[in-house]
Amino acid sequence: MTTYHELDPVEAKIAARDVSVFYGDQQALDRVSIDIGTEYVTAFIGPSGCGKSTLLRTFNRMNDTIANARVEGEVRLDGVDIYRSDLDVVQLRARVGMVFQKPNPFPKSIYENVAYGPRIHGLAVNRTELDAIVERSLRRAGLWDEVKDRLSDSGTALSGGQQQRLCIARAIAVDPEVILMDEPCSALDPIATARIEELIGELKGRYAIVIVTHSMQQAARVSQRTAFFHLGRMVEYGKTSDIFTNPREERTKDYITGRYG
Ligand SMILES: Nc1ncnc2c1ncn2[C@@H]1O[C@H](COP(=O)(O)OP(=O)(O)OP(=O)(O)O)[C@@H](O)[C@H]1O
Repeated sequence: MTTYHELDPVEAKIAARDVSVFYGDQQALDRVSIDIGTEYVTAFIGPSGCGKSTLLRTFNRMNDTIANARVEGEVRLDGVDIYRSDLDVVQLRARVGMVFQKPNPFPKSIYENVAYGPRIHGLAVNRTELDAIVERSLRRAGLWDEVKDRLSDSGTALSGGQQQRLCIARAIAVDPEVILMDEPCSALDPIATARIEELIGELKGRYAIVIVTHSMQQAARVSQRTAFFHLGRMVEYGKTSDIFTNPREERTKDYITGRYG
């Protein structure tokens, strides 16, 4: 059975159709179809192992980096099949950036962490332009005021929450259209988490944002669309308020009322 739920008519930034993912013989995702719009933050929720991160990784071909992973179906970005053999994956990952569970700044200066991407993608013609991109990205990530006087310090010397905002600045610096966040707050304390959630609110609308989270409270706070997954299937997808207050499916209801997960 294909679970495909029409959204309100929105322009799909990412359109996934009948996406299945296998790790060797094991099927992790079963024919998932979903539209991701830029207007919303979309949350993926569901019990551990249901395939949330696997689906997220199909959106910028991070599955390519996993030796035994195989993707079936179709993922389109602005209508273009991202699994086309002639597609530039480096370019794709600049357009569809990713922020991971554990902050992973490069062991380089704060400045270099942000400047690296724009430099390799040729987004700045001189140092002045590069400086401007670094400043703008750090400002958008809500980190500029905290680091502007120590841009040459190592990115790894920052607090966990600051490191995660640095990783968001790094993603933003290459001018992405989509930002994928895989449990971005799971290694952070409540104050750093609140700061990231606030930031997600500020970035909403400028970028299509998809967040995988184990926290239903977080999904309810930051997202306008929620998809609930169970055993590799997308069970339900809709407005976050509907999913949490009036789910259509019994399995969604069971999950959000804490019956399993
Ligand atoms: N690199 C991998 N190699 C083999 N199997 C994998 C790999 N990554 C994930 N899987 C399997 O695929 C299934 C889905 O995993 P995935 O990480 O996508 O789920 P998830 O919903 O994000 O889980 P969690 O909430 O625990 O992070 C699981 O059964 C998992 O064991």
